[in-house]
Amino acid sequence: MTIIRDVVVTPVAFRDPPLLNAAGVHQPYALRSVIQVVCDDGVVGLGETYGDDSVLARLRAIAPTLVGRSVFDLNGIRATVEAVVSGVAARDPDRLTGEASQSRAVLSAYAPFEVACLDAQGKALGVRVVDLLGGPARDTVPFAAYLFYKWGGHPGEPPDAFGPALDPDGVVAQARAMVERYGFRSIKLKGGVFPPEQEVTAIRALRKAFPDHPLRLDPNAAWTVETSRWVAAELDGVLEYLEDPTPGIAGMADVARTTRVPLATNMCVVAFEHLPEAVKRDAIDVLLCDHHYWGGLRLCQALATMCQTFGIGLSMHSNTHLGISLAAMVHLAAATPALAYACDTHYPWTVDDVVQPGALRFVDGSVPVPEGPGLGVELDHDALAHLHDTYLRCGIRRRDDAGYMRTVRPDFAPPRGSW
Ligand SMILES: O=C([O-])C(=O)C[C@H](O)[C@@H](O)C(=O)[O-]
Repeated sequence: MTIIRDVVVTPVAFRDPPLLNAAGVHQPYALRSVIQVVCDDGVVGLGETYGDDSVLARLRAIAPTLVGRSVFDLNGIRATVEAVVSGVAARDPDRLTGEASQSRAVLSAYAPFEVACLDAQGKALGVRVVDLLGGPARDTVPFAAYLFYKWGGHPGEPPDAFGPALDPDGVVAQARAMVERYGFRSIKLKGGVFPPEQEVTAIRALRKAFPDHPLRLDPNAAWTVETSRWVAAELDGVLEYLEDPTPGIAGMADVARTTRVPLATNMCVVAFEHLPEAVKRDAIDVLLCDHHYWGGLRLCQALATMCQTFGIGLSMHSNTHLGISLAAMVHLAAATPALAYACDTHYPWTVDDVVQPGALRFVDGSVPVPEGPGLGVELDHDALAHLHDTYLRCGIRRRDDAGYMRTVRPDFAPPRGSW
């Protein structure tokens, strides 16, 4: 019954452009871990998650304990992950740094193994992951153009395809290039980088250039409640939603009380235990799920049901990622009717990949569900070896405490909350 014979965890590093956020600038390389669940019938399931040292240590501790289990035994696999993560925590509590609770550590450790097992299940049965998740509610998944203020290229490296974007004109030019190339029908700007007045001007410029595209602004909680209220008032009727203008559920609730602009989050509600307070305070209108830390594809579907129950809209968050994660995101969104907002993805910024080309493509800003069994993507073993070699050579091993890959440049590191 598709029994796991080996679990291979491979850390990779791949090129990442100098995207700016409230914490600084992306480093030249992003890290991910690629998981291969190798089964006795020749099936290999693929998963992908974060690649910094603490995550990697956890994945490597879990991998051998899954040998001998069926890929269909997801509850057993989850229990095994929980036992291992608890053991790791007991021996070395620092390994759980950054996780608010052990259960969140378990959920994020379990997620890539769940994806790999669902991929293996699908390959063994000859069906797609979307079919294992309840069947397609949509055949193609809309994504938003994810705009960033950015330098032209990392120092010493050639400029990337999208050039610099350091002012409203640059942002509009980037949006035009993205929309032209991929056909996106929604646009999100990562803010919190420049003074809010300038970011409001950028959104107005986007509105002028793209009168029909829903627009989102996300400063990663860089603003005070007062500033958030000011931005919301300025952009009332312009934004589809304002994402994480200010930190915390209480702060978001304060902003929500005075604006009609829908507020979204992937920062103040990041675990099931955060939902009751957010609902009680009426703090958010939209939640961005992310299977990497909400505990996999099936728990994101459970989350979707909860959001529906409480009248919260569902969108999808992303960090810099590769094609295995994009495929998982597409299957999840396709199988989840409540996930009605265009999803985030960093994929257009990604120039390297570990999956063979062809299965994942943008058509009019959407990604059709891959047709092959499982996730519908196949590993490119040469690319995996190359990006693993890059990992060994690039010297980057961890994200900072806020979860960002960054090199702080003082002039691009505004004091958080001072606006
Ligand atoms: O709020 C978000 O959408 C994110 O945190 C996504 C990424 O981490 C984004 O901020 C980035 O890549 O700089």
